[in-house]
Amino acid sequence: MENLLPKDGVANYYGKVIPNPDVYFEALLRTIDWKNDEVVIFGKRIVTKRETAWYGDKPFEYTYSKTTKTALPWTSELLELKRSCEEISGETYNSCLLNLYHDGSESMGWHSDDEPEIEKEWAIASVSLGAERKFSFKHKKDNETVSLLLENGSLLVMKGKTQQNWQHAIPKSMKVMDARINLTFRKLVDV
Ligand SMILES: O=C(O)CCC(=O)C(=O)O
Ligand SMILES: [Fe+2]
Repeated sequence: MENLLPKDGVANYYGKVIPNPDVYFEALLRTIDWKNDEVVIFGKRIVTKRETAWYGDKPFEYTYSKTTKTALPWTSELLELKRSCEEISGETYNSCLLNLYHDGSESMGWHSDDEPEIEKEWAIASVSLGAERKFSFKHKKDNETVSLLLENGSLLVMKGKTQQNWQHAIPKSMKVMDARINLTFRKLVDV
């Protein structure tokens, strides 16, 4: 499997490997407990249009952008998708953060998934459903960027030192009119 990153981390793009992505998209839209995300920007708490949800093996608490979420129990679709990701990537996961972008005006700013609750250097499996969106990596030291298109039903796996050395983002795109669901399966430290 080819590494998309030229240095300091590993990102493997498996392409469209999730069967029936449109069926999963519709099911997740209906069954997930979507909530508008709250983020703190320049000290101000704002409610995003983007919706999120947090699921896991246990009621794991996960804090990011100064808000704490408690994981809900898996749904059947999430467990199926988790198993597919584990099989394809050869790794295991115990939690999943979901994001729903209604159209290209909704985005995700530069960040690393390096919160202390996440098991360091463990793989993160990112499944994309619905509209195709550009995904970019930016190196923390020299700003080198690497971009790819995340297709409907695709899997991207980030591991190794990726979160320590690179940030990633979903930029806005006014051309995108359709919704996209992203699932990132993670391994939280289990104490
Ligand atoms: O929507 C995506 O592909 C990225 C989501 C992401 O980076 C995250 O949830 O941490
Ligand atoms: Fe992320």
